[in-house]
Amino acid sequence: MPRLIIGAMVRTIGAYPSGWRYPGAHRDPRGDAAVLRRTAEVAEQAGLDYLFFGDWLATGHDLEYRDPYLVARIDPLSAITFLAGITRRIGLIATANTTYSDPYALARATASIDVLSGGRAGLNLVTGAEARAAGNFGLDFHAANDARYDRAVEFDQVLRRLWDSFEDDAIVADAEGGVYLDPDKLHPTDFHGEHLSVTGPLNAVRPVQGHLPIVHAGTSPRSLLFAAQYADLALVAVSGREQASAIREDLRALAFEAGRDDRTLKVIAPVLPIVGETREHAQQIADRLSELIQVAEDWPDAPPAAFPANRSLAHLAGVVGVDLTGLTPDRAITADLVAGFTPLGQELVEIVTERTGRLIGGERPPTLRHLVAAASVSASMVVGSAAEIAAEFAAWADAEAVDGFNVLSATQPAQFEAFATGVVPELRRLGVFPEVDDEASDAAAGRDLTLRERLGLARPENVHVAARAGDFHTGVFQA
Ligand SMILES: Cc1cc2nc3c(=O)[nH]c(=O)nc-3n(C[C@H](O)[C@H](O)[C@H](O)COP(=O)(O)O)c2cc1C
Repeated sequence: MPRLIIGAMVRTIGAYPSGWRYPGAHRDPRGDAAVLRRTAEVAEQAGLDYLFFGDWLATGHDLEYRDPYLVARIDPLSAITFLAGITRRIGLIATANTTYSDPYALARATASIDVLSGGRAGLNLVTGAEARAAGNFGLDFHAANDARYDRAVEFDQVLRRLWDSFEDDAIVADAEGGVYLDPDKLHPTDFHGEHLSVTGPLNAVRPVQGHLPIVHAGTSPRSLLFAAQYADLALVAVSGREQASAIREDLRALAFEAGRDDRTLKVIAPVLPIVGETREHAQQIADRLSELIQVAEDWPDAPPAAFPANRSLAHLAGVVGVDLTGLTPDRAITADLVAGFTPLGQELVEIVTERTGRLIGGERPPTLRHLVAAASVSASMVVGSAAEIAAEFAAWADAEAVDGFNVLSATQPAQFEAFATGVVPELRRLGVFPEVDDEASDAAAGRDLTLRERLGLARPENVHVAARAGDFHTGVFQA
């Protein structure tokens, strides 16, 4: 069975919308340093491949209910810089937004972090879905999908070109001879495209990994094409195994069409496991998380204006096709009520039963709040014991549905630690994840592996070296 790539998608206050309310959970971002430190320690001990940090370039009261982690969080480059100094082996991936970032500044920061971390940095390039970001970067509007991706394509090219400014041996540092730099091995960037123009060269040495591994996350057709053409890891949103298989096949076909070895594109799915000592225990945790979800009808008058529309009984009524007027969120669901539900509504009831163990007509029947929670939390969840969750991951690996998972934790630190110390050993037992010492270090070279090496990706050759070898033409780059 192929080896899974397993990374943690770090959300310091938890990835489930009500995770921060869970007893004992970390909830104040002013204390993030301690949680990041602890997460990194546990992740490194477990041998995870990387820690992944998403990003969001604006904030507002509405996010409190939609996704509280977006309200205020550590900047991802700062997070991985901090972690580079206190970890040794684990990969560190930060998200950057190509619509608003400056490529020179980003190439410089990321090349620096790659050097500081010994080749463990990675970069998730996204084009952004938050329109308010425009105002924060001096722009009048958030560009449309096509324009964002046109800029993203240039961004990827210019980043690589900047990282190739110095050939690997450009700094001679010959103290005796008094020669510091071989000027023939320092190259201008000279990128002049429609969206970006950079002269270069970059004032940072070439990253240890040559180019940082590039992740791309998105959902639109342009996003899939971008991932297929330029990314090493495609982070996709999937609702289940079959959809993942289909997307992976599509992405690999697109990569092949783009002239790539399609095996170099790894498809990664986000997943939110709820880990318990037994399945019943995991269901109790999922149940409590659902009960901590606020819905619009919890406010006696009206919810805050920023409250998301889909977190309400009114919205649920549309999904299940039954008038819920006058019912309270904690009203138990009865067989009579469900009889009138749409197939989608009935499916929601089944999802709630699977996640929480609550049965209609049982001692603790599901409530309308459980249904709102299931309908409004889009993350793909697996609820069970460590062995059950590992078996589910292995089934995905066996079906070649994904190359790996970005694991979200509902609460920090408890659910992350339950995954790292419980599920990861089970994945090893099933043979889908390597032993720490087998993959984390290169004994022959006497050093730890770079993130690229861990992910099974080759180190890209410098474009200027390739040109000298006659592989292809270089010179002034016109996008
Ligand atoms: C699993 C996943 C995680 C993502 N994480 C982020 C993120 O942290 N920050 C961000 O700006 N965009 C993120 N995105 C991408 C945005 O959703 C994307 O930029 C936006 O949807 C616009 O691109 P699209 O229309 O091509 O999907 C993520 C996408 C997926 C599928």
